[in-house]
Amino acid sequence: MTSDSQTRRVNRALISVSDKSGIVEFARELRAMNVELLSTGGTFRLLEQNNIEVTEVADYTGFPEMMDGRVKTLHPKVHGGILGRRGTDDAIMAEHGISAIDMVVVNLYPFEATVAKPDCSLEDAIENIDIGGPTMVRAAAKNHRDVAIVVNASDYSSILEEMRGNEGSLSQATRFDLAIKAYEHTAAYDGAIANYFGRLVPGGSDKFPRTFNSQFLKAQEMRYGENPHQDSAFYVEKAPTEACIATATQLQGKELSYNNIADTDAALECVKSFTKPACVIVKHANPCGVAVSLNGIGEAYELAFATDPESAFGGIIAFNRELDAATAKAICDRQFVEVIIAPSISTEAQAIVAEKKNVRLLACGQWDQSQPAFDYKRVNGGLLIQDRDLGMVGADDLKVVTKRQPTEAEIHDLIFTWKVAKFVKSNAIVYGKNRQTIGVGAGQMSRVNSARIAAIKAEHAGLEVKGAVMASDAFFPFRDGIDNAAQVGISCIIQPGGSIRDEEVIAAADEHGMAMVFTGMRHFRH
Ligand SMILES: NC(=O)c1ncn([C@@H]2O[C@H](COP(=O)(O)O)[C@@H](O)[C@H]2O)c1NC=O
Repeated sequence: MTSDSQTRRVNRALISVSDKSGIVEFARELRAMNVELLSTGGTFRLLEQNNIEVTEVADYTGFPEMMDGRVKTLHPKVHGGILGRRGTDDAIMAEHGISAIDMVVVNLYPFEATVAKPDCSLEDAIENIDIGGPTMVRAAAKNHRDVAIVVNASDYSSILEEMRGNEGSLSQATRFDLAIKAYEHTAAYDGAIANYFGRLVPGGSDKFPRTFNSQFLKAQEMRYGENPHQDSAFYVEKAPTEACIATATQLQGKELSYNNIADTDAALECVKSFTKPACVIVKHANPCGVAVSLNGIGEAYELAFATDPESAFGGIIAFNRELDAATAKAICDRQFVEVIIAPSISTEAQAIVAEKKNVRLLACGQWDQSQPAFDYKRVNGGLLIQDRDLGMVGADDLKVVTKRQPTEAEIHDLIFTWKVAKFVKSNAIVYGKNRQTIGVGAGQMSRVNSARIAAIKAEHAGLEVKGAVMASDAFFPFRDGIDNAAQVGISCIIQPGGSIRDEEVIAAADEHGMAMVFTGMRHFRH
């Protein structure tokens, strides 16, 4: 970082913006502080129409804009004015009639918005690669010792405020900060260009470009990572497409930890699967209790908690409806909870949770899951990228493979447990009855062991397995999983099917008088 702590007066600014929002007001205020303005064609005309005194760049350089705007500002009188080191290059600047440009205000051709249009041609995409803009942005950022670079309209007001309070000057700290923002901006811009065209070259494909360029903004640094000896930070997408952990507002409580963020994400994404009032309690990334109740989230919470009260201790609780006072009170009276998250929190509920000042309370807003997105998983030396698992079957997609058909009540429970199983680490087995989980077996290396664990958990919680349904996130490789399920009282099974021993597995279900449906879609979660 530069050690120069000097402020610099802004005497001359070059303004060249594609997105012209707020630019007239900004330019007017700069003029009020006696800043001389230079501007490119479209921006120049807009400022002039608004009676703002401004010189067109073409008049200053003596060169017209040409080639449909491909060359506007690419001229030594512009770049010398931006890059010239005050105190070092003054003589050469004077010799060539170069005026110092102290501020550059630029936003770039809208490349991402252009290529997002379904009918965007290759020619449109190419013409929307801004060349002169990033060149000025990078030059001004490099010379931030003398020049301020402004790439975000959201910075206009704070810049004006600082200049007003400092006789038209900006501090070194502000110029440095603006310079780094500028490089973040050009990095993202070039990343988007590389991603777009990287799909069209050998090694690229429609979805996966040859190199993968993405930018995340730091939201917070945590005290530590998954374990205390690991440092960690939370980076978020620039513009998340739906309400999620990254966009949630923390209303109270201790700072979110690394594990809190990961577990809250798991709970929230699971509860999003349900349209009726639902509650998901997560412990160590797995749902340990889930329930849906037509009587509201209060009852859903009671039922979810009852699945596994032991594990729910210190858990993360997510709802898909506003947190109300009665539910908040039930939670706070009963258990130690790390995080509660819901689309919104009523004022009364907030007041109740406030009595437990460490509880992290988050409001995330209402979600819309219509946008496709990617999931990333880091492995040593690489990054795995896949579509987010937004797949889900409905009752009509279920293929009954046994002699016995499931009853209507069983179908409701099959879909319910299937939705839960999608969010349980593989191998996942979920027992459920009346839209309440009654046993969850997660993360075992064999499916039959996950089933045994689900049964143990149900027994431990004093919940009756007889008449419950069972979901398995992937097919049963052997009939033993079915035999065990029958032994504990499971009456109906949902699973993807597709094993080479499906016949044997179906025969086992028939032998036990069970109903079994195939989804044709599996939901591994590692
Ligand atoms: N070619 C150039 O020399 C050049 N100089 C500035 N621009 C861009 O032209 C746009 C503003 O143009 P106008 O003021 O004509 O509406 C800005 O997005 C700016 O980044 C240029 N355009 C593209 O490269």
